[in-house]
Amino acid sequence: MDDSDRLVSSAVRGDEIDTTMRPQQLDDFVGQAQARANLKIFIGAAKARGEALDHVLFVGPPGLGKTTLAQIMARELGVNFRATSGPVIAKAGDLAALLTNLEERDVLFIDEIHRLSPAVEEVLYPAMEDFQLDLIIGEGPAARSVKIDLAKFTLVAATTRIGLLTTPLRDRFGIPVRLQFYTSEELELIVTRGARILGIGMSPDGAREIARRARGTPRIAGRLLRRVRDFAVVAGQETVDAAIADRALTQLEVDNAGLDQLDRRYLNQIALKFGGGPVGIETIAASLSEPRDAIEEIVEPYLIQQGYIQRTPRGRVLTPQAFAHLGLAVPGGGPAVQPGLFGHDAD
Ligand SMILES: Nc1ncnc2c1ncn2[C@@H]1O[C@H](COP(=O)(O)OP(=O)(O)OP(=O)(O)O)[C@@H](O)[C@H]1O
Ligand SMILES: [Mg+2]
Repeated sequence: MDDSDRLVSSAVRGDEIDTTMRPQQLDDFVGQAQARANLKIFIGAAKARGEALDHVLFVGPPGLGKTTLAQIMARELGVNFRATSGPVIAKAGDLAALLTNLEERDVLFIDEIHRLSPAVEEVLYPAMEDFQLDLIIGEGPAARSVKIDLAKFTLVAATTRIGLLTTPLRDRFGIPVRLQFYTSEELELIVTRGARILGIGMSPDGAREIARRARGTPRIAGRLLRRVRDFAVVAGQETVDAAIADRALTQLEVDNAGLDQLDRRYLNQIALKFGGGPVGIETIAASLSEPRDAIEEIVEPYLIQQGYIQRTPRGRVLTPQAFAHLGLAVPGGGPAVQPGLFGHDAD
């Protein structure tokens, strides 16, 4: 799936990597109250002791603020921020070079850490645990292992897929933080603040309408805000209100519940082709011609959180709420899912 074509996709779009809306301090960061409160304590304690903060792992769907929080942490700790990502670190030597360049207490941010190669992970373990590099110098019988001491740094990692992390890697993070979808109220604050930063006139009901349809995700809220602004400009309207927001979002095929075309295609497939499920993820992916990963990472988390689908051991099942949203009758007339019938499966 070319995620960048999707209006409510939460992947970064080249033309929209926008740092202007990014909060700079923990206190400017809206939402994630529990994560923020905990981080504040851990950061304060690490600073008071003059030690590196324990390693932090951010887990959650795209666009919820993992990168933003990592940057904020480095700033609050008063240390350097070095960023890389799993797929970029091709060889163990690449990681070794990054690690040896860190200063005491620096933050090294590794995005998409679930995509590190096993050889690179091997280098990371002793680095995280003992702040040491184990390098093999030379080849064959002359090879010997050398240990190099590293600065005591903080690894801040982010992943959309905790289930793909190996257990030894996961266990080495002292501070796991799971990010949640944002409430409409929180997104309303983000939209209002964003409008102010971008110099857009915004009525409270306009902000509410955009927030309500932003799929619980700040990055989508920011993107919708810009598109709605374009509509307001063309309509010659100085202030965005609910009416123009609604018109713009409907035109952009973001429906009344904030679901986009792909969300609706996904729900429609399960409803019409598979009788509401249960149906396996591979089958759904094949029938939508979309990669399974993208469906699991981007489409499903929000639909699950909103109660449109359930994951069961036998596959995905549509809820009555989903049928209602699609304007379809529940097959057999009864509830599509009986509460408590299915256990939850893992990530
Ligand atoms: N709490 C927040 N308040 C205001 N804006 C936010 C907040 N969280 C995120 N944003 C904005 O949303 C956008 C996406 O945030 P960020 O890049 O940190 O997400 P992410 O979780 O790292 O996503 P990905 O997993 O795709 O890398 C940024 O432009 C950021 O400014
Ligand atoms: Mg990110």
